[in-house]
Amino acid sequence: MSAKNAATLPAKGVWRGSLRTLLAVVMVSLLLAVSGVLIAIDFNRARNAAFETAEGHMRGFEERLIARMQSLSGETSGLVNLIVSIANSFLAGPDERIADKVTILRAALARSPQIDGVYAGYPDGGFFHAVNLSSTDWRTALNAPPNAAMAVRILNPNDGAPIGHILFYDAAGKQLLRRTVTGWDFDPRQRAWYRAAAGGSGPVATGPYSMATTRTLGMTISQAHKGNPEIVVGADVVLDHVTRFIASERLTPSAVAFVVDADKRPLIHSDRRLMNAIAASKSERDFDPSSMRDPLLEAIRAKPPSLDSMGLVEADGRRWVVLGSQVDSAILFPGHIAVIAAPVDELMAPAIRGLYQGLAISGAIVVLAILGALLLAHLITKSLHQLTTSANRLQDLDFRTPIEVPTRVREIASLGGAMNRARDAIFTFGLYVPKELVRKGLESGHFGRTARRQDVTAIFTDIYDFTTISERHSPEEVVSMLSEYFDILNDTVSAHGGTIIQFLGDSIFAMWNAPAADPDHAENACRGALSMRARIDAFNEKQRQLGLPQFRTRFGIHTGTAVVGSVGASDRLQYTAMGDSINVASRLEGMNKSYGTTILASGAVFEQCHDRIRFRPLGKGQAKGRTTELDLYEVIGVIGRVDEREPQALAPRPLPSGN
Ligand SMILES: Nc1ncnc2c1ncn2[C@@H]1O[C@H](COP(=O)(O)OP(=O)(O)OP(=O)(O)O)[C@@H](O)[C@H]1O
Ligand SMILES: [Mg+2]
Repeated sequence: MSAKNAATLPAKGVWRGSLRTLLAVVMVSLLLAVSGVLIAIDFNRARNAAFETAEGHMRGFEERLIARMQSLSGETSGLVNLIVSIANSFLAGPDERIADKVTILRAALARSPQIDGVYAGYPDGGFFHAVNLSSTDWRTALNAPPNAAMAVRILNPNDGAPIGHILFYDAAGKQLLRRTVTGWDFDPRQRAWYRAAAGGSGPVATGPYSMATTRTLGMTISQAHKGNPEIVVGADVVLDHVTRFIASERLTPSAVAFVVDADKRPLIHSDRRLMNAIAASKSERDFDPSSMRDPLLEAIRAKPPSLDSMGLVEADGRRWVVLGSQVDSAILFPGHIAVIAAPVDELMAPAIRGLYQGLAISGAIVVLAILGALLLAHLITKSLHQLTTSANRLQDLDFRTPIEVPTRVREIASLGGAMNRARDAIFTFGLYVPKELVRKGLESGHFGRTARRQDVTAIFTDIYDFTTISERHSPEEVVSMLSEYFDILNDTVSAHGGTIIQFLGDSIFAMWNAPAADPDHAENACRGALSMRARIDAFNEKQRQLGLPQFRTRFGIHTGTAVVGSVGASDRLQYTAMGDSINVASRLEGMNKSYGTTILASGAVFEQCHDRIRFRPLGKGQAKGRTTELDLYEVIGVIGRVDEREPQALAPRPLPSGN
């Protein structure tokens, strides 16, 4: 692998993508990690908060439900107990002391809308029943007058021919209407509430059952009168009050609340459909709750949660949070359990919404981060690309363009400054070393002492009587003229694919086919020499006009094998070529003096390109220090062109690609 390639590939195991991608990947990864952790923490917090909130709501709701049930039970049993204890008016028959009974009951019923009615059953089958007409069921059942607030139903056994009446009262207790009822077939002594309490002392609860008249589901608290244990006072509690309460508060859209009795049979349910099923079932002797086919109810009955602690049950393909609490010491609901259940997915909905919001916000942040990373990376990589372009220009030994890297990143700015200093250093260095040589060294990666045998074409030039010129002009003038002159030679040699290897006083040593390969090196060397001669003619014409000396120049060209490479001390190398072929080119340059020629080439050069370059044969000649003779040729011009003496730069044959 060449040094150039090795220098561009990153070391193994590091990032191989662009910086822009790297920055984006790093920033996005960091943001994803951070936002992921934050979202997870936030979601966890939100979930815990959701559960805590749910638990708080459920407990609060449960407490209110139980308090409602307890007050229901307490108020009802309290009222019954009051009547049996002090209301002697109830010791009188059903149609006696009615006004006293109405006075006691009117306020009580107005105060406790959940009490559907209060009544007394007599051992002779008589019956007194005060009804709260806030219930539409009763209004309809009794066909109550519009402003009636309370109705009193009286059944007088009348020695086997029972007579019934209904009296309607307004809210102030004024009697509005008295209606006789016939055919009323009702015997309180057959009712469960009577049988359960008659002869006893304490309150008893019966039910739930569908009320005889309104068919609504209710329960009864009844108690024997202290003055006559065969007279039983009872009060009906319509459970609809509890159902409406538990249906009024929905923790979540699908949350449910219900009450099961000590045998885990549902008594009250927030779901109206199930409540109707419960009500309908109360007339059945052995009601089987599973007939309600409610998966949640079944799941909770199968795995009742421990009381007062949050439990989880699976039902209907959902997970439910369940809280069950004992209703406690209520006469009406002994051993009953109030259960609240809410689906986890709904409880978690706020947390999940928060999660999605968090994900959306994080997504937006990640997108912004990507854009920011790309922008940042663009800012950085743009500068780095500019630096890379500058470095490539340096690698191509193009020192003309200063390295300007507009950047806000201090490190990059200092890198640009360092590269500018390196550019200046290399530029200075480049003044002393043929660019092509450095280029080839970069490509081949061979910089140390290297030497190899190959064919090359060498040109040596020399200025006539430069010593005399130097004698007649100040060193500053000589250097200035020589610099301009060498610029001409250097540009022209490079333009024809050659490389000036050395400047030797007033002469140069240029080479073709090394360090840059060139299959037409002999031809291009001749073209280069012709072009240099043309441009030196123009230079000399200018010198003449300025009254300055002319740099008449001799060229010697030879092609052959030489050892080419870097020689010298380990820290001070000189790239050059050595061998007989190079000496011949140098001798040919000097032999121009005796042949009166300008560009003298060897037979080897002629052999390489006599079909493209015009030569004038000069016969054989002996170079100083050599034993063998050389075939000598003057290089006249390019075949197919007018005389080359006209000052025109010859367009070099395009070098083969790959140089
Ligand atoms: N290899 C070299 N390295 C450095 N300077 C050199 C080298 N060869 C010659 N010079 C210098 O270049 C100048 C010209 O030398 P050169 O031998 O070309 O004589 P000249 O006056 O130009 O006559 P001629 O017409 O023979 O070239 C001299 O001042 C000489 O010191
Ligand atoms: Mg000279």
